[in-house]
Amino acid sequence: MSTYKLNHTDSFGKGGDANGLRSNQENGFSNLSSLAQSEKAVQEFLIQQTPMQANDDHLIEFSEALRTVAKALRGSSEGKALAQAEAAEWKRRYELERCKNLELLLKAPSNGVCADESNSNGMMDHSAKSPRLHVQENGKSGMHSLERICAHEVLQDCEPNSPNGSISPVHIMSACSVYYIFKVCFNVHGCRHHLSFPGDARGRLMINTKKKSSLLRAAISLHQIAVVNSCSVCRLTYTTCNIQISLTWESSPQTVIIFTKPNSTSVRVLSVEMVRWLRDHKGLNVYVEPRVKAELLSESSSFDFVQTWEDDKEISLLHPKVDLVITLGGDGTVLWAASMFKGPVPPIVPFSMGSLGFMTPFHSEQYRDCLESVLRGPLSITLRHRLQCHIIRDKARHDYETEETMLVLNEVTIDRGISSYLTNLECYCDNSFVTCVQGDGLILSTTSGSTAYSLAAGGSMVHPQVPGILFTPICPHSLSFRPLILPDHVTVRVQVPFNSRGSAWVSFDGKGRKQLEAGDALVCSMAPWPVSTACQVESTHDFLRSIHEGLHWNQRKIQSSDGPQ
Ligand SMILES: NC(=O)c1ccc[n+]([C@@H]2O[C@H](COP(=O)([O-])OP(=O)(O)OC[C@H]3O[C@@H](n4cnc5c(N)ncnc54)[C@H](O)[C@@H]3O)[C@@H](O)[C@H]2O)c1
Ligand SMILES: Nc1ncnc2c1ncn2[C@@H]1O[C@H](COP(=O)(O)OP(=O)(O)OP(=O)(O)O)[C@@H](O)[C@H]1O
Repeated sequence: MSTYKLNHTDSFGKGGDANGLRSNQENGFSNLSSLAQSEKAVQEFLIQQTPMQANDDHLIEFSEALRTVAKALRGSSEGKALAQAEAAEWKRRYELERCKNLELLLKAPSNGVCADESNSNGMMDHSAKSPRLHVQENGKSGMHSLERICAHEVLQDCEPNSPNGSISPVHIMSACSVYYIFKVCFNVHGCRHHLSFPGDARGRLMINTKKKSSLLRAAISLHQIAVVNSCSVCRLTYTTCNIQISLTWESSPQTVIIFTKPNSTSVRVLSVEMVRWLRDHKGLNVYVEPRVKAELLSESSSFDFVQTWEDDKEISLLHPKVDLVITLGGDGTVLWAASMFKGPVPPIVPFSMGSLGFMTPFHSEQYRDCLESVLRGPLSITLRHRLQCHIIRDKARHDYETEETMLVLNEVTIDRGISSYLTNLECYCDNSFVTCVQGDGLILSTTSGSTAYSLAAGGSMVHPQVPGILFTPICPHSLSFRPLILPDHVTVRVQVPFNSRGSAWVSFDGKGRKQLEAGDALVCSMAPWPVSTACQVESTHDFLRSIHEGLHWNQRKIQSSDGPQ
């Protein structure tokens, strides 16, 4: 064989260089053009052979082998180059998205009642104007954690009676869950100070360390706020799990919206009664859906005080005016109400008028007592995270955000729709390849949605205040595909590969199905605007009660004590 190699070096040399081909081989054929030349050289060489030479089996075998290797390596180099280009493209989009979210969060106060309170430091003067509502952290304040991307400041608790006597614990109080203004209260040199920062109510404060006020610097120097690192925008992550959050009204609530399950007589009867009571006994402005207003007016023309909106776009303008949302129905009505708010969501008081009720802890029979207590405040809430999802079409892959961003409270599902083929979905987490889903589909669920479709597909039940994204396959055709729980800061991308046999379908909280063609992708990350739902007792109690009563979780007769000791 070596003889042939030597003998035919010159022939290869004609089409480029055979030694070059060999050295390329050794170097992993990184240069695609030399590979193409080498392949061409092999072909030219074969054409030029005399019949006598062509009969030389060894030579043919050798040439074929080289050609195959060259082809394979070219294929792999091309594939790698493509994959790298694609990864770079997705990284670019991810960074764009992240910057956009960051900007949105920094602009957050301008959406809310506290817009005019901002000063040049991006902080708000607490004394200027109080939001109508603020969140108070009741529980242990010891759980702080750093956010992955740029969490550089940590609030530290100090002993109330610390040696210098001037430092009291830092409390994160605030905000109005509606507008997410976080208020930090602390004592410096014996004086109590209140500072407000824009935040995203996932527990993250936005603090611009380059524009620190002297007060903030003092707090930092007194170790009430510790600067771990310095960058232009810093966030503080305050994990809300295990901490009960409550809302306190700073001024009386004025306006409520009621969402009701359609086509239900009991709901209709209750809504008539409740609207009247809210107006006559509580003096509140009441908004209802256009359908419900028509129903009320058909009952009596005296309901003309009830307000409504013309189309769903108008409701997005209503949120700054609305203090409270009431839902009459099941979990689906809570999902419906939340879906009406594409940004901040006023706190929801959900009355149970369905068969289950994981998010609806209040009994409709006791609505008066319950609403009295809510309107008086403070009220315990469960802060439920939402996912923001957008579809990137392959056809429009160079446009950013080609379709409207969807917010889901339960989950986004990518399934095979009416197709009888397996789905083939490539999944990436922050651009790292996760897996390829071959089965009926995939559920990306919030922890609130963990008791819904994800549970039915074998996912774990997770306390709704645990921040995370559940990655749950639907009927995977593999024995080892266990569900995952990813942290809340990741961006998940699910793509239908070009070689997929069929398309896939996406649905958002079980609604609004959209088709994903080959090359299209769904990008999903935690949304900045969570949904706060009122608790009957408190978050953990309500969660455990819902899985006990709703699912009969782990119900078993207690084993009798008379048996082997
Ligand atoms: N196989 C399944 O379990 C399955 C299939 C499709 C959709 N779903 C769920 O239905 C939801 C839409 O609800 P809908 O009321 O509009 O449709 P729906 O009227 O079809 O009701 C679906 C059921 O899911 C329950 N549900 C909804 N959210 C829940 C939650 N967070 N925890 C526990 N149970 C919950 C509802 O109470 C209802 O009983 C979707 O978000 C999805 O999670 C479940
Ligand atoms: N205000 C509304 N307008 C339009 N559709 C609504 C509204 N409220 C609820 N729905 C839809 O009606 C369906 C049923 O609602 P919901 O889940 O609240 O009642 P349910 O099915 O009786 O309760 P459960 O799920 O507990 O048995 C859901 O798909 C939901 O999206």
